[in-house]
Amino acid sequence: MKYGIAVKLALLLAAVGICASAVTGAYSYGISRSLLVESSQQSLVAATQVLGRRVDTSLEEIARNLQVLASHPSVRRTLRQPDARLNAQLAELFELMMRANPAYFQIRLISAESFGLEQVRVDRLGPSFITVPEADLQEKGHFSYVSETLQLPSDTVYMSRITINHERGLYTGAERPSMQLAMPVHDGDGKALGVVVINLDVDGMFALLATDLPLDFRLFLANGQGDILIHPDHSKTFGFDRGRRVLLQDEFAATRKLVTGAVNQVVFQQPTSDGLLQPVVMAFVRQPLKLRSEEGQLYVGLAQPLSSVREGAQHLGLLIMISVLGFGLLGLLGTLFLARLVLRPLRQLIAAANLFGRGQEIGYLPLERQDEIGELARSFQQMQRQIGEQLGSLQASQEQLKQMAQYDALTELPNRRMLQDRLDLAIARAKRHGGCAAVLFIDLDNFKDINDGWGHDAGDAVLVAVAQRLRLSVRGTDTVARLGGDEFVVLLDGPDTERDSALIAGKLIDCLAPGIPFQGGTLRVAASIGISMFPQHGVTAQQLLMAADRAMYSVKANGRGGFGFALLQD
Ligand SMILES: Nc1nc2c(ncn2[C@@H]2O[C@H](COP(=O)(O)OP(=O)(O)OP(=O)(O)O)[C@@H](O)[C@H]2O)c(=O)[nH]1
Repeated sequence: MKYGIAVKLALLLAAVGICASAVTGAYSYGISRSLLVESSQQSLVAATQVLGRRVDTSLEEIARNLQVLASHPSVRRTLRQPDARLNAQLAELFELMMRANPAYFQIRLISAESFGLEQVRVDRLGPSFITVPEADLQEKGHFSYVSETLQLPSDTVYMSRITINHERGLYTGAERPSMQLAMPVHDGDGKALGVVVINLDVDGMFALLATDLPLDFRLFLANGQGDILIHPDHSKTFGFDRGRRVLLQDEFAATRKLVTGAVNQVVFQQPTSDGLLQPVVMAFVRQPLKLRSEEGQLYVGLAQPLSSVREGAQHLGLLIMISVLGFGLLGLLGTLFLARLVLRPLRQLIAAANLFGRGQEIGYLPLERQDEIGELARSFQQMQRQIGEQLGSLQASQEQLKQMAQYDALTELPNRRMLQDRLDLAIARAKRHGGCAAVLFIDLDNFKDINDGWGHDAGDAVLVAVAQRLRLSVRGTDTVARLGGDEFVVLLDGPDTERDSALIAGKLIDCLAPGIPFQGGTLRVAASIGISMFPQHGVTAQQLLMAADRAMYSVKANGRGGFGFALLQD
């Protein structure tokens, strides 16, 4: 029994349990994974919305800074009457403001006179700032951020489109994505004296806005027409500047309904393509701008690698797998223990059956149980009882058969076969010890007459009585046997002389003399006895019986009712 039922049952139950928990685990993993992905997508949308609002807020903050500068008394004064000292003060103010706002490329005060001549201009130059000398100041009246701003009412902000800045003479920001925000400066009569302009580093501003986002997030920006302005792949940005527009709705088909105005936000998964190094989840929102601007609105987008979105799900999957395996192992041990417990009475039954098979005491059986095991134990006990009874009757039959094989049924004396054995034994003993043995062959005289005269029952009664008398007349160590019919043999164990045998023969003849009572009458019987002795009349059972038989016939021939010895020549 290599693997018992307990192990097989435990393995089966554990396999079923593990399969069930694996299916449950896989199902819950699938659901949790899609929930996690969905929740990550919602979070990404929320982060994109926050970023969009930050853009708008940042632009409003720039507008407030412009308002501060445009309403500064020195600005109005120096525009009316250019003053080098005031210009220097304003340059300091511009520099201070640029220090506080790292995304400002430059701040300028431009006069409405002299074709929009720059009056004060501070440029960022690496980590420091430069106040552009008077000789390098330029006329900017032909730029729309000057001409259009001069037309605006007080405290109104002009916001240019986001473009690549091709202006000449810039210390920083040349050929970089930028936009200009400007505000007119009016005198007391409402006449426009000039404009204050902030040149904004668009990439820098978005980099600042996105500083607290995770490192693997990627930022996207498109203008109101969908032209891509910020993209990890720079070849896709400002396509219109190179004469070939690259539109958001063409790059990411899912954003079409956003650009057409059907929805305000979209979230979708994007496979590796279009400058993206790995599959991502992308969210785009439409961000209307509060400031009056040529753009009107912007499209802000964020991309998060799908792998980081799924990271949580993978962790969850690993946890589920470990749980399934761990609990499966525990389940296996538990079921193994339970199976052994359940099968213990079965093993007791097996042990009992083995003991029974070896003929030993079977010991305890779980007879008191009310379940199938108890039923089996009771059946086993009943079977054991029946087998015991059958064995008993078999033994009795065997005994009976043995009796029939060795004894005469009528007189219960040993039969011819048993006599043969006893005679062989007596001869062997006599040979070994140098002793003697005598065979007395007895045949009743005229027995036929009793049968004929009194009936067969009377004959039987005579045979039984003769047997009894013969037995009582010899020693317990001697054998009295019936050969059949009215023939008996008495085997005398170790008479020393023929005289002893003759004495016993006479005793036997005498014991038959008294009448045998039968049905109110008396039956009389006599016998003739032939005697042979070992070793003088024969050395085998056959020889001794034949010699005694012949001696008995001699007696019969000589008138019956006596005994005679076998002849030595025999
Ligand atoms: N009742 C009875 N009779 C038996 C049994 N066996 C044999 N007999 C009878 O015993 C008689 C034996 O007769 P025999 O030995 O031939 O002759 P006998 O009448 O004894 O005469 P002798 O031997 O010459 O003295 C026969 O009639 C048998 O039928 C038995 O078991 N019961």
